[in-house]
Amino acid sequence: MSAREHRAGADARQAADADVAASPGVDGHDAAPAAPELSDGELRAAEEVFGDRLDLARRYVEHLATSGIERGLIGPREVPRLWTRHVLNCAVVQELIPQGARLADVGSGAGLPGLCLAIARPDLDITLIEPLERRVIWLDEVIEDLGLDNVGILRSRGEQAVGQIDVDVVTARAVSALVGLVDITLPLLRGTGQLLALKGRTAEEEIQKAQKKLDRYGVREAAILQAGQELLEEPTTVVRVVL
Ligand SMILES: C[S@@+](CC[C@H](N)C(=O)[O-])C[C@H]1O[C@@H](n2cnc3c(N)ncnc32)[C@H](O)[C@@H]1O
Repeated sequence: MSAREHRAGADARQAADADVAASPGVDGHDAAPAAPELSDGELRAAEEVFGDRLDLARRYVEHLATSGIERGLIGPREVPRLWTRHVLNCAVVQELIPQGARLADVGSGAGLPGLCLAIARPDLDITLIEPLERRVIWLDEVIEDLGLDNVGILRSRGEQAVGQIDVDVVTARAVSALVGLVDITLPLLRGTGQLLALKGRTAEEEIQKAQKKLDRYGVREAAILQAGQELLEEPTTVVRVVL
């Protein structure tokens, strides 16, 4: 089934948004800050990664900095570092993904990394897997506004999405430590493909803690890679797990 077929419908937008009232910045007192300007270094990296789709990336960052904050998908303090720490940090992972791959981004939240990859790589067929309704509604609105036709949404936990999608690559950022993440993500690959887990300094330790489980899944490779080395002051650390 293609990503498009998983698009959350207009119904989702009208659905009750139970937890939004508890979100930071939605009580009417915190005005959403304006979208941050790109520094020279960020602009160079963004031009390289997004090419002629840079305007889409800018529009996505505007959504993050406005409705994304108003509706509690991202904290207001993240605004000055939306490009470097979030959007570029995620988008550079595109260099590790084969042409034309079918990809699921598990625990997409505000579309990190899934929407960044959908903007950077129109050749990919992407499904954002996210269980929380208010996040799904926001993601759907952003996809609609940007006119992206290579990405859809599946409202589900990763574990419950097995059998509903057929993918070559699974991505995840800030969803769970690797030892838990493998159970949420590897079954989606149905025996072949790769998990790209965006991680920080704990990558090595997380692999060690997950090693027995990785062996049980018959993992062929678990390696730490750096993405965006040529573009970012701080490249993105990725744990690649190959089945
Ligand atoms: C801390 S947020 C990270 C969001 C985004 N990936 C990022 O880097 O900003 C974790 C997200 O994972 C989702 N999540 C948690 N457990 C999940 C599961 N088992 N399957 C899919 N998504 C899950 C949550 O709803 C939330 O949106």
